[in-house]
Amino acid sequence: MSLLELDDVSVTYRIAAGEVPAVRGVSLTLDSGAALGVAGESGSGKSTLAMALLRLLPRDARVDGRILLGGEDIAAMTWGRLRAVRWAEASIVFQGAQHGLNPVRRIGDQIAEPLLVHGLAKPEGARKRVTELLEQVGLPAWRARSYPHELSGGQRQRVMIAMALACSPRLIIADEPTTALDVMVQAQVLTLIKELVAEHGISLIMISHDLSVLADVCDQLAVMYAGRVVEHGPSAQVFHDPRHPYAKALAAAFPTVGDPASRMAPQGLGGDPPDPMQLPTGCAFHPRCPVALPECASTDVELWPAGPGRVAACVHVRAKEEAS
Ligand SMILES: Nc1ncnc2c1ncn2[C@@H]1O[C@H](COP(=O)(O)OP(=O)(O)OP(=O)(O)O)[C@@H](O)[C@H]1O
Repeated sequence: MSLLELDDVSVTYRIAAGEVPAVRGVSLTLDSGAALGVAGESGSGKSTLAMALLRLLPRDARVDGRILLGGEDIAAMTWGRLRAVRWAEASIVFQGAQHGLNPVRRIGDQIAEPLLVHGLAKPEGARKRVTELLEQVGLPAWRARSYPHELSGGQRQRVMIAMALACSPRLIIADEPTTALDVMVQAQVLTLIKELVAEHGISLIMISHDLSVLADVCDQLAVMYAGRVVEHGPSAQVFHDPRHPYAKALAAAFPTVGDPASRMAPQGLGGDPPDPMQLPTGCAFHPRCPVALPECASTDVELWPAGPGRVAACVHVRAKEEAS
């Protein structure tokens, strides 16, 4: 059984001006111990999808479709069950989350908090676990007594990872965990995440706009555009031989891990991602697509097989598949 199953998941925000279809019909699965990368430009719906996984969305968001964690329907969980699931079974590390550390509490107390709140340890046991966790994320035990302002950005992000690991979850969702860090520290934190996931058999969903970072850490990659998954498959293939024109542009924009150019827009693409409230007709990517055909303005192609274990939503992929 898959650890996580998303079946036709859509998320719509209701705002004064109307409805914002932020995520549209996403179906994905994640096996135990596997790492899935979700890539896409700003506004493609990555964070919305991540928050939907643990029901962390604001009240004005409507979720359609089904999200199963360990076979359990997230939507059907009581608040009590949901609280137990967060941290203990699945935890999330947000972009720039290190800024969310409480400035007036010692690091050790903050790492211990989820353990105490979930009743997983008594104070003495929690202190031992904090030492263990700090070592796992490459920080000396004495750092437990430090305050957040006494640490660097990279060290604070390590603390956030220690907090995410505290209750030994089966799944960690990391939303742009290294974006706020400089290139060297980014590489160190990525190596840490990779090692921890492999050592502890934790499943990972990592979100980034940088395909090279995801390809380095994850086995599978899903590329999102305007709320939809437009390509999905094994990382190496999606990164080195993308099939969807948008995935191609994204891969070309991030040729190597940690490249400073990783703040660039996808290469060769003009324009910006569409406003979800004014999505183009047909394929949402067609106005920016270098190989669009006239039918792309009216037809939104489903995901088609694009090689072993791979799918892509593009007329060209469909044409190739139909011809084979
Ligand atoms: N609370 C909200 N209310 C209304 N619209 C929202 C809300 N949060 C996000 N959106 C919209 O949903 C769409 C997807 O946003 P989301 O933050 O999920 O994208 P993203 O790919 O994670 O982007 P980024 O990389 O910039 O975080 C965007 O158009 C955004 O404006």
